[in-house]
Amino acid sequence: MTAEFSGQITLDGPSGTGKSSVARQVAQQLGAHYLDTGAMYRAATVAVLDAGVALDDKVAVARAVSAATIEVGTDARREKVKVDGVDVRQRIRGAEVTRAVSPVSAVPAVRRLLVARQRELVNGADAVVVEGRDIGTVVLPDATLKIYLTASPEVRAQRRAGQLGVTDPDKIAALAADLRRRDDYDSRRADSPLRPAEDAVVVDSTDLAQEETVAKVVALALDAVRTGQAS
Ligand SMILES: Nc1ncnc2c1ncn2[C@@H]1O[C@H](COP(=O)(O)OP(=O)(O)OP(=O)(O)O)[C@@H](O)[C@H]1O
Ligand SMILES: Nc1ccn([C@@H]2O[C@H](COP(=O)(O)O)[C@@H](O)[C@H]2O)c(=O)n1
Repeated sequence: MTAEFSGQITLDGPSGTGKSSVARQVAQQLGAHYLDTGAMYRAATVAVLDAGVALDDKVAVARAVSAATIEVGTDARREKVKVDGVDVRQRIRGAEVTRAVSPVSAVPAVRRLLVARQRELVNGADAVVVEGRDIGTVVLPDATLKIYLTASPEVRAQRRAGQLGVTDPDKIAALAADLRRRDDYDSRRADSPLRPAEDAVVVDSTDLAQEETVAKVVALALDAVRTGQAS
């Protein structure tokens, strides 16, 4: 563990580029807190699905999210995601939630609620790594270091397949289509679309092993602190 880092690191990028895996490891190496904001939008989606409201009814969607108690931890070594006291760590990664999460997260009132929670969760921390889609652009615009993580669509689909143990080419093609669909939705929404912050460092992990990606981000973070650079 390195204790030299203090500040905020944001990690944004399209689906399946390795944000969660990389952000968690970077946080562990730097002794920092870690916040997975995608898990918060997924937990909000659980609340919406359980309330049984139509995904295109923005008022009802926002009401369902606001009525739920969503708890997400910031310990990089222990994942905590609860909705109304129930552990939903597994459920939020399932197909039902993954299909519904982009429409839910495009609702401005939902974003207002969760962005406020995200800032509350990280603003007291000495060192924190936060990953998502709009962290560098909206949630923490004054972060110490902003990373925008990319990888080719083919590599991302292969990695997701590896994560899920999928080998059937048709199923891999379906995973690729799902990544594309989510990226399109997240990039085209009016409120806080997925895009790199102007001052983000773009890291393309297509040809990097995960440990190399982590090492690159850690080096950039230590460099940002040494040079006193506020991005
Ligand atoms: N060079 C690399 N950099 C990052 N992740 C990699 C790399 N090589 C392989 N992976 C793997 O890619 C998979 C996808 O990573 P992860 O789930 O962290 O992505 P993500 O961007 O958080 O996805 P999503 O936005 O859909 O939640 C993981 O199994 C991870 O271990
Ligand atoms: N800052 C964020 C983070 C996530 N989203 C939405 O949640 C979906 C799930 O995110 P994962 O990182 O867990 O895959 C994502 O597709 C976005 O719709 C967001 O809007 N803003």
